[in-house]
Amino acid sequence: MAVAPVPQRSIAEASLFSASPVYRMACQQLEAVPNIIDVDPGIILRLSLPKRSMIVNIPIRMDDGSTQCFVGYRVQHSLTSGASKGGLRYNAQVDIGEVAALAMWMSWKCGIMNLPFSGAKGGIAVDPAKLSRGELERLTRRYTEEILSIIGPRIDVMAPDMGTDEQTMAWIMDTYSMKIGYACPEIVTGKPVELGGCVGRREATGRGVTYCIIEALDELKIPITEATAVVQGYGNVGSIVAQELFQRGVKIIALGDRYGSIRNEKGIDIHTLNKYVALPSNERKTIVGFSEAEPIKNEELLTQPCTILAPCALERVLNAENASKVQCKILAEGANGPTTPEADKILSDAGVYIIPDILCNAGGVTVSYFEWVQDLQQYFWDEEQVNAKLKELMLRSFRKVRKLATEKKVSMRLAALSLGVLKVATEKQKRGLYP
Ligand SMILES: NC(=O)C1=CN([C@@H]2O[C@H](COP(=O)(O)OP(=O)(O)OC[C@H]3O[C@@H](n4cnc5c(N)ncnc54)[C@H](O)[C@@H]3O)[C@@H](O)[C@H]2O)C=CC1
Ligand SMILES: O=C(O)CCC(=O)C(=O)O
Repeated sequence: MAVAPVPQRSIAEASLFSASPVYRMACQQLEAVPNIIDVDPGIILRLSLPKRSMIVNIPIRMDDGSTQCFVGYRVQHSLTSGASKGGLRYNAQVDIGEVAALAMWMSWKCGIMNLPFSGAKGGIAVDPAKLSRGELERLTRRYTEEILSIIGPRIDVMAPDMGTDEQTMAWIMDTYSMKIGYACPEIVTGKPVELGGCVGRREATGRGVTYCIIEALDELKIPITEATAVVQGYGNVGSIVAQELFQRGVKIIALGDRYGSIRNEKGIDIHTLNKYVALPSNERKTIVGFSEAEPIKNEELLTQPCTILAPCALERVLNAENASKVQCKILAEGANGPTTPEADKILSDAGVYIIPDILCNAGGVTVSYFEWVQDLQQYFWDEEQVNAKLKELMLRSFRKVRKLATEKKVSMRLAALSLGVLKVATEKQKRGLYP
């Protein structure tokens, strides 16, 4: 009896990652790169899937005495360029495909910035706002123990991402240090300064985004004090972008977080807003309820007319449904993957100046690199040195990407991806391909 032929599928399609639209989006971006640079198709095939991935079950005792299990992930896209590097995300929706996409983007980001790291990312499917501090500590420590065999200061170094912070990194550092028997600050970055953290790391991603925005404004000949901005997300990245732009005279006209969005066409005073967010009575630390702005619907936020739109929260918030309604001149991607390929095309065709995520938000991992170097050397820099070096590296990479985009007549996204992939591919090639 004749057997029906098995349809040919790419490795990416066949993998468990491909259920995630975020992962498919990362693969779609990678597929466009060979149009711009000459790269061995075998390397592209290899890079379309991570080197290794770990899924762990994390049982913890809850405050009420019950046991709950959470699913955790750590994906190392590559180890070619050095230890793998990338954040740890706590979010109820996180899955293996999303983490794999974020790990792949970390590889390109480290490549563009010329850092001696490969890409990785981690996640736990949990809403951190629903856990007590004690439960979060137990979750973090148990996760660290479960992935112990694949992390290390020369193997894989975590950092904060959505839903995690300096305290999370401190618990990881402590758990790892107890296991090996001595203090090992270089196992994570983005930890408290008192434990070997780097001054300016908390602000680094938002500052890097701001440097990119200023370059774009310069090129478009828009005076900074005539610019308006809308920022989605008011966490580590979004709040600093808003603050840095506000301090330079940009009018912040609308903001949003997971609880809602606010607008004031005359401009929101970020210093006053930050005092409101920090109030002990504002338990969710939300911008919602700020009396000097009016509430607007979340779906209205991204379509406000403005000079600068900075999505600094989730992936795929700009998509085929809303992209044609977006009314900004500059799109500064503080978040990872906020724009779907369909939206990217619509916005590019409309002439929006798009600063792609893997360049725009690379300030965080850059200062993480500074932190790792300082921890290894046990020699610490001051904030002025950190900020000056961050600015120098961000501007150098921005201009390199811009130059390639102009030369090849392609988008900054494709230019940035090409530079990132080229760095990894060249290293793979020089080390020698598979025996
Ligand atoms: N923390 C870092 O150093 C870096 C973060 N990123 C990326 O930036 C983005 C934000 O990360 P962080 O600021 O660190 O996270 P965070 O946890 O500090 O803040 C996230 C913010 O997004 C808001 N948010 C969540 N769901 C939302 C929704 N449905 N609509 C509107 N707002 C929503 C939250 O309320 C919060 O204000 C993520 O894409 C992350 O991967 C990128 C590079 C570095
Ligand atoms: O600081 C780091 O190591 C990684 C930051 C991160 O997760 C990111 O850039 O998406």
